[in-house]
Amino acid sequence: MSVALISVSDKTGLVPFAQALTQADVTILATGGTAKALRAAHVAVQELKDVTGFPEILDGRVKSLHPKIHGGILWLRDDEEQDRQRRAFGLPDIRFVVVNLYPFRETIRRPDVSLEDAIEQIDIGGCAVARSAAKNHRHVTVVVDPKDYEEVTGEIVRSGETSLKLRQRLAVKAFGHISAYDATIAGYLQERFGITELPSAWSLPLENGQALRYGENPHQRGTLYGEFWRHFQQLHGKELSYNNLLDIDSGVGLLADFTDRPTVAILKHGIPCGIGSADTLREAWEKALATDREAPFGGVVAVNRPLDLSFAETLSGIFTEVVVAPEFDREALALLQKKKNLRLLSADFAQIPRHRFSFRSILGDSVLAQEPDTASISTESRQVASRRSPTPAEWEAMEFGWRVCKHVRSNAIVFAAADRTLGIGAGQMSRVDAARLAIAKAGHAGLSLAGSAVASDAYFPFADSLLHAADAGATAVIQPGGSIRDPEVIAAADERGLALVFTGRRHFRH
Ligand SMILES: NC(=O)c1ncn([C@@H]2O[C@H](COP(=O)(O)O)[C@@H](O)[C@H]2O)c1NC=O
Repeated sequence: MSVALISVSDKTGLVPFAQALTQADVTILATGGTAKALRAAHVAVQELKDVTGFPEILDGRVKSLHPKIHGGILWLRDDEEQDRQRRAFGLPDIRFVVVNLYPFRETIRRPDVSLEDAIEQIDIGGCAVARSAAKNHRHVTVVVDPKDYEEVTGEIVRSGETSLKLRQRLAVKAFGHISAYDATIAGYLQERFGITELPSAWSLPLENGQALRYGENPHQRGTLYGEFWRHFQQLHGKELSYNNLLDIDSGVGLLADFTDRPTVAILKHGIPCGIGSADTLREAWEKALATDREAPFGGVVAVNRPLDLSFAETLSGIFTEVVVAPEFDREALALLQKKKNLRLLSADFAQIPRHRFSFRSILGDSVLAQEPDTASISTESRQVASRRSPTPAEWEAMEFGWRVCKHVRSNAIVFAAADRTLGIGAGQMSRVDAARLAIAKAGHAGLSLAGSAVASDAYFPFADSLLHAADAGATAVIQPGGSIRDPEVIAAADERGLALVFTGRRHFRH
């Protein structure tokens, strides 16, 4: 008689699934809590201890970890010698293993969780039986997700058994699920133990895969994994695209460096088109938009304060794909929800984790990991390298530009005033071209660079970019410094009467 081993923490859908198995003449074998739930629903069930002769011990740390259980799953049904051993040791014929693991992730999300509580929620036996079943998928069906119950019972009802194809798919799913589970544990313990170095081997808990309409382009498939929807709530609009998600990430990352005043960032292709800060979002928007009135078409707008009606009215005039805000006033939401093609998202920005590692895949089979660039102006040194010290107004403009510069694709040059960007030159292969581009864009937008500050994400290798900036009207320059030609650059700044500040830290962004 074939047997189903059921051991589930999440008991969703358990009873009808077990009933369907029973109707198909499958005997149910379960661990304590699962057996209790089934008995309560009048489903016939045997406990593991009735088969193994060994009780659950150590407060459930050992329940299913028994050779009779693993032997009953793992024996090869078409191997005579293994069949002989099965009979000799009285192994059951476990054809189905239905498990879902201790809720480790949910446990560690509790703000007050102790290390001991978290450790008790590390599942051992459930992973082990799922692994055994997944390994022996030629003969055994493993189910780790209640969403698969229906498909399994459907096949059993139709043909009396599951197909090899389904068993293969479920085995792959089980191994992926267990490794994501283990990755969550490793990540949690790493953080809890304060281990900051990057491990030599690890895996990432990439779960909750949500298929996107497509990837970067319509001919590429794309999926979003992870915790995005724990942080964001979509209040309106179509499904987010792959590119929307990248822009949202850039926008929220940028605003993490602009918490002090109401600030608006407009982004396209992950690069800010304009940023403004003011007493109100509406004024901040005007400043951001003034930097570039063409690029924001179809862009992403991120704001760091509750979005009000006055701002919503201004925004209505421009085609925007996504607006992200900590929250939306009722009237603002009602107005913006009239736009069919606009997506509205809210998020508690402060709760979005930005301190863990960041990853980029390369070559299709390799991944680069690094600590995110969390350095900010507040933690960096600022050394005046020129003869002239910056005025207070120049300091403000430099600091604004420098904060933006970190979020602009390299090579990045940003002209700024104290509360706004004036010209952004992004993603150029030469720094001097980035400077020329920023100047040209400011000119195109009709903005004067007289008295502006210019920020450069890495040092000026030559004096040329600085001279272009001076010619355009900039009076203050902020950059990391550190070039062998720094003396030349400093001399040029002094000759033009510029204030030049070195931060000692570069902010490349590729
Ligand atoms: N220790 C074991 O041998 C063991 N075997 C199964 N479990 C887990 O126990 C849970 C079910 O327990 P219960 O049926 O008592 O509610 C499942 O999440 C299952 O993954 C175990 N618990 C933890 O490892």
